[in-house]
Amino acid sequence: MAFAFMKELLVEAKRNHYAIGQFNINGLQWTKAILLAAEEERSPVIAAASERMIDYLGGYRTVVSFVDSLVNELNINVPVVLHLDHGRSVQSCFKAIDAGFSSVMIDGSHLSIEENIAMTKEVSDYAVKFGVSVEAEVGTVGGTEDGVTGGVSYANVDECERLVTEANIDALAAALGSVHGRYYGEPKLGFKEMEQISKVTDIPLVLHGASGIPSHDLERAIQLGHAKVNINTECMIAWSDQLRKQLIEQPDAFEPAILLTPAIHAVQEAVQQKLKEFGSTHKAN
Ligand SMILES: O=C(O)C[C@@H](O)[C@H](O)C(=O)COP(=O)(O)O
Ligand SMILES: [Zn+2]
Repeated sequence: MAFAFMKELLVEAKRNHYAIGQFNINGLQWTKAILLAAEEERSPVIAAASERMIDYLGGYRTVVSFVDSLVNELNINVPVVLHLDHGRSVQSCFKAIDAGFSSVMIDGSHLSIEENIAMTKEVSDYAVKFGVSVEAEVGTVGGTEDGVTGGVSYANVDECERLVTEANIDALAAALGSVHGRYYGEPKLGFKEMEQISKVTDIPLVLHGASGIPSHDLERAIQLGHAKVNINTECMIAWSDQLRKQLIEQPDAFEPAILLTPAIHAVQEAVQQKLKEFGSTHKAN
């Protein structure tokens, strides 16, 4: 098994002003769509399992096995990172690392900065022994997470600096106005704060809640230091719209492969479109 190291990919992306896409895994066929899209675009890719989805997906080791098998069976030659998204505890990150994930996010953004740093440091001290990359978060991305809906709270510059220097992380998710799920109205990203945080921390930034952000804002965020951009909602909308269409157009169909294949193709198309937007196409060579 050889999942790629996220840190190296992000540093290279930041230096050359493009971003690596993180796409969330919602099943085996979904993973196939992500991998085929990346291979088609010759782009590095981050396949991510959110901790909230781990049981649904069959557990950490199951995720590692099926992503690894698909990479081999489909002859995927572009770099593929397997990432734990929104890890909720130190123990979950350890489990992901032990199972073979090559990158983890420890999300202590709801805690005090002291608690967030302590928790993140525990994860990075362990991760470094295995060459696993670590992402951490400051501030609050708006929207719904684990059934809890909350508003946006901007990342504080000093807290970002402290988390980076004291917890030795590889990528920083600094919440600056983005929202998980659908946007109702125009996204208002804090570009001034983004520039400041990028300068002060000097590490690759991660944009959560990137579905629905217009291309020109995404482009600006990438130019200001975002080297990882997370997409889940746009793929889920592409999938569910296509599935609804199939159910209406083929009322007598009942075979999963017949009903689901067009929906999975829609996910692949959505991922390819995003990789183009992020500028990572042909960056795997
Ligand atoms: O849905 C999840 O569990 C993962 C997302 O939170 C992911 O990290 C993300 O930021 C995707 O954003 P979205 O596509 O704009 O909802
Ligand atoms: Zn997120």
